[in-house]
Amino acid sequence: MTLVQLDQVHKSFGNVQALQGISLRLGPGEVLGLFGHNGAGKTTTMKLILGLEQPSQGDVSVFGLQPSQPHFSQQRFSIGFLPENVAFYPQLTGREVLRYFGRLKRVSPQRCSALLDRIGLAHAADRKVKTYSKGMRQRLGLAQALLSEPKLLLLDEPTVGLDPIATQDFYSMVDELRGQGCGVILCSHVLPGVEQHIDRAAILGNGQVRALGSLSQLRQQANLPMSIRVKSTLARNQLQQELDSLTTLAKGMRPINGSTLEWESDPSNKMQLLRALTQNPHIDDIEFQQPSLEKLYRYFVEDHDEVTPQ
Ligand SMILES: Nc1ncnc2c1ncn2[C@@H]1O[C@H](COP(=O)(O)OP(=O)(O)OP(=O)(O)O)[C@@H](O)[C@H]1O
Repeated sequence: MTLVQLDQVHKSFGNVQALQGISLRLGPGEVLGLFGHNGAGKTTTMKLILGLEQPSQGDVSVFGLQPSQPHFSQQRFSIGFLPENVAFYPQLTGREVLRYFGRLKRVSPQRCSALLDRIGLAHAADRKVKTYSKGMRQRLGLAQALLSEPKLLLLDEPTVGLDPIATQDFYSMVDELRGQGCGVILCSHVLPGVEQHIDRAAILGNGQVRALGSLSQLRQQANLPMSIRVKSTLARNQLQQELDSLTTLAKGMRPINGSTLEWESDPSNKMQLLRALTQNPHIDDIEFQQPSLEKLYRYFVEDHDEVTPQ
């Protein structure tokens, strides 16, 4: 079953070609990370999925229907959306805000209270929203998105304004929803920490999909080197000499601090390097790092093609 399908979608606003032939698919219980520079087309993609905009060309299908058509209104109850800059009536309390949206989504006041508890706002539920911190407003936004137990959840920059613990809690909630079969599209500029919570990443650049796949598929496609860090009690010069023989396997040796050196190597050399390094009695620790999502993003969007920031 497919929740969302975009086939060769183009979207223009006057002379601006916001999307130029993008194709994407999302299934139940899947989290798709949608990444791209400012103006890449992420919000436009979300708006097309929500039916707030119509494609200039191509097909958008959500739950098998066109979301911009009037007969889609019933399906809207199964979609949760957290917009980028979430804003609420400042004079209302958190509970009042949620009950207001709850009535629109035909959700009981009991579910609103349960959600306030779940997102950690029960203690502030009867305070006016104008007294909330940015993170608290963001949590309320998330509660609003979860009101109708969505089958499809669209999150635009959901962790902006959240502290590290709130960010972790947020991602645990996304993991939980995924486990319950909810499909999630997550747009973010904050890449660290996202990797382990997404199944696939779509990297947009100038309205086109530059890369799409699981992180291991993107790593294979980019073929970027992995990094190897070696820690030793030896002085840096001595350690460099000891490891000189490995230069056929790893390149660009550079010191990280007094006791640690780092190189880059083709991922296929990993086991050979590991065997050689573990035989050296002066080495205390070895760390291999696959190219991070940020490095992949840079490769596909910045290094690999010219992108005009907007
Ligand atoms: N209603 C509109 N009218 C005219 N141009 C628009 C409109 N909406 C979006 N655009 C343009 O379409 C392009 C894509 O915008 P979009 O908001 O989708 O980007 P984004 O990837 O979400 O960016 P950001 O990360 O900055 O939020 C931009 O050039 C933007 O200026």
